[in-house]
Amino acid sequence: MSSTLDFDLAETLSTIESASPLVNCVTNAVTVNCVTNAVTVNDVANATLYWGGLPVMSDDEREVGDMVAGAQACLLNMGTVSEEGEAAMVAAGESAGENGVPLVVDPVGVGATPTRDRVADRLVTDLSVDVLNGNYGEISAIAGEDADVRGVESVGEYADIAVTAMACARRTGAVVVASGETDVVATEDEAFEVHAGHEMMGRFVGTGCMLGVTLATFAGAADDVARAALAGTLAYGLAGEVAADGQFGDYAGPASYRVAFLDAIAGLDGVDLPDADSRIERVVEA
Ligand SMILES: Nc1ncnc2c1ncn2[C@@H]1O[C@H](COP(=O)(O)OP(=O)(O)O)[C@@H](O)[C@H]1O
Ligand SMILES: Cc1ncsc1CCOP(=O)(O)O
Ligand SMILES: [Mg+2]
Repeated sequence: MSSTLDFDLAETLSTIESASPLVNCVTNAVTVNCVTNAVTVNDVANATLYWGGLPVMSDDEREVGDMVAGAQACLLNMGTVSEEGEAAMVAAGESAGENGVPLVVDPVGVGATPTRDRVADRLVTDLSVDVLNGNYGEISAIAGEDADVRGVESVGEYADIAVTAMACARRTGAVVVASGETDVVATEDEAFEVHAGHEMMGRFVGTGCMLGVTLATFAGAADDVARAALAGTLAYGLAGEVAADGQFGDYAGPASYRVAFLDAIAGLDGVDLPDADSRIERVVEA
């Protein structure tokens, strides 16, 4: 039986380039256009493009179901969720379920307000979610455990996050990616720590949102969602590392690091990553 760990990262990156999956994103207004950047680039859309996917940011209830039906993956990001946004996310998620399109949900800020708790609960209950990605606080909130989420940031300690992520996977039926200093990828049966990333990735807004679209892009070019989630989480962290190492240009702070990070995503398939396979550790097995 093939294991979740059976993937070759270089081959995965090349598959995405050739598959060029169309990824529909119903996402928030904060990271869609990064106002801190002179060229007002779209972080979420560009992360998709730089991995080799094709982004489309359709979020109108009149068309989103049709757009998702023709896509290879769909991301729902509830960062600035409005009533219209909630209706659009449900329409997009229902279309994904009806058309067998991998669905990734980023429950941004769940645990911070009753509204976000309700919307997140509706998405994971009413939709068939393939991958759920959130920070430690958000995943703990969905698992029904103590969570401290200030705005959209996870605060506090989560010593058992791997066990919590597995509980969240059992509750939702999704592969769960709990992001933080060490990312955890969990299914109902096992949990892995992905030892990759850099603290600079936590110093600008949008890295969780960009992780979500990374997972959607990888899932859109794969036939195994759990393996795609592991590969995407690993690739994302490695891109953060090689950007921090200066391999994609010097940087003076988080704003210029963000540009180097985007360049690292675009160029990761050309970087030698000799120890990539050793970065994933199975930490819990049911
Ligand atoms: N201190 C850190 N060290 C290494 N990687 C980090 C750190 N902080 C964030 N990251 C990475 O940045 C991405 C976003 O994580 P996180 O900040 O938890 O999400 P969010 O922005 O949704 O709160 C994840 O891939 C995570 O691994
Ligand atoms: C600050 C903020 N507020 C609503 S959505 C958002 C962006 C969250 O981005 P990330 O989850 O990647 O930090
Ligand atoms: Mg986030």
